[in-house]
Amino acid sequence: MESNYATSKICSFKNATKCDLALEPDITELFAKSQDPEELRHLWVEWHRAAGARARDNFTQYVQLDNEAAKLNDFKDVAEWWQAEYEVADFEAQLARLWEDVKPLYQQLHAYVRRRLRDKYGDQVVSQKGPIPAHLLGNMWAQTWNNIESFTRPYPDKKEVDITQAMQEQNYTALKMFQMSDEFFRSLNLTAMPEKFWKNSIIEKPTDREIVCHASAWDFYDGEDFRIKQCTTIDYEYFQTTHHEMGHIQYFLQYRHQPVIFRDGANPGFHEAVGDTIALSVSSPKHLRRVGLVSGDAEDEQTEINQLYKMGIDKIVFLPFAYTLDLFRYGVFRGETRPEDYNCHYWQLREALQGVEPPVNRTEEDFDAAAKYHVSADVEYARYYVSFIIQFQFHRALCQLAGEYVPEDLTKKLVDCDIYQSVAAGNALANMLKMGSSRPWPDAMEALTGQRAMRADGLLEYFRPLHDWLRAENQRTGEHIGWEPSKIQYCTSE
Ligand SMILES: CC(=O)N[C@@H](CC(=O)O)C(=O)NC[C@H](CC1(C(=O)N[C@@H](Cc2ccc(O)cc2)C(=O)O)CCCC1)C(=O)O
Ligand SMILES: [Zn+2]
Repeated sequence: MESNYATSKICSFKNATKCDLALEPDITELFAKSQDPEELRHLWVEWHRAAGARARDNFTQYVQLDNEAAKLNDFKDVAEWWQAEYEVADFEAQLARLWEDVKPLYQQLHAYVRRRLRDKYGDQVVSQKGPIPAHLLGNMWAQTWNNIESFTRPYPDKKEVDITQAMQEQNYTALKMFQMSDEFFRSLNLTAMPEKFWKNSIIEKPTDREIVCHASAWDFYDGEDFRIKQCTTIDYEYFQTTHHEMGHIQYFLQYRHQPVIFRDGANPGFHEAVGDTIALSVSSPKHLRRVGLVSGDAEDEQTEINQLYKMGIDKIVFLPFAYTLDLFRYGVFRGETRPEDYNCHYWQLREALQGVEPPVNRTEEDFDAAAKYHVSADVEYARYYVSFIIQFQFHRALCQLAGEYVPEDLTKKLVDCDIYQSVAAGNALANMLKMGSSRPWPDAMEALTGQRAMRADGLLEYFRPLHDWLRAENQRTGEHIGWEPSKIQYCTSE
């Protein structure tokens, strides 16, 4: 399944004889830039056929084999095996409670984006009250909507902040992005990338062979060999990804003295949150001005709403997507979702939680879940849902330690916090990372944040001004909040 995913190619919409389009960078770039619903529909349908439907039989077999492996490890099924990593009895209930906390904010954002897409594409393409067609959101899986920011942001007359353009104008290279990320970590008194990292990593797509381009960070468990493999393109998204992968490497470095059994994240979500937490500082207007990627004056109210919107269509919209991916697979591993129901149950969950619908009718000849890397590559995904919650708890704690955030002080807001060069913040982070998986994760969480649980309060505090603005704006335009059932057929009648 993984090699099928890595080598899948599709034909161009504009030129039916050009059939060598790979996901990275070709389809990804086309999907990010195209504003033609017909071209987007073509790319969506063709990718889901090549990488999704084609993996259905292998996936069905993999479920059987992986459940057998789970039983041999004394688990009931793979769902229980995956959840054991979080060491709490009520993990699924905690995920559900976190979703209840964030859902009102998501529904406001969803309603606003649906209106802006309807303004652009018309109400024959985007309905007033239904789900949003998944192919119009700038990302093959509609997991982050950052690529539609340019024509949906709240205050369009405010200066466009196009980091990608600035990076390309300033002749950024993949190496420069890695060196900047390394320098940020060093500014926090964290560990520099070792010599072998620079020698052994692959940071650009090779021209002489096919590799799995999906970015990855590797610990060779010898205390000195740590590597990243990614097909870097010079754009803002890969600037974020570079920090994400470097976050994994920094965690590897911080716990490299632990016994091997403890060289892991406190839980899988912790490992995913390190790099993204640093990236929250890097993506702040203050930091982007510091490194010269954004010019011009400080924030005013409207610019701040635009900035929070840009962060929200990346971070808030990701949560229901991540939640869906593993709720679907828990049902599959438990046998509640049979192969003949795979696609129907997948889309029922995506419509119910994310409020999106496929661009065309689906049948059980399709298998859209596998068109997402982690499903084809057997990688658990709840780790990212956890990460997108706890990274705001980490960010708030680090910002307070850096003197960058003071509750109730409007001159020290969370959205404009940049912990760059704060040794106090870096030392606290290092102390938590050094634990690895040697302590239960509530101990690690408490060491850094003073809290012993995953809570949405950090995220909700960060986005509160946006939530208030969205409620007022949706009220002003009389937007329907939530979505009515989709008219697209994706469950062939039972
Ligand atoms: C040996 C091994 O497997 N190592 C693990 C790390 C470890 O376990 O030590 C590893 O390298 N996993 C690869 C995976 C890659 C990426 C990913 O898949 N991201 C998710 C979700 C997401 C999206 C936006 C975002 O800002 C953060 C996350 C997606 O793209 O859907 C691609 C882009 C970013 C991270 C990763 O780094 O997590
Ligand atoms: Zn990761």
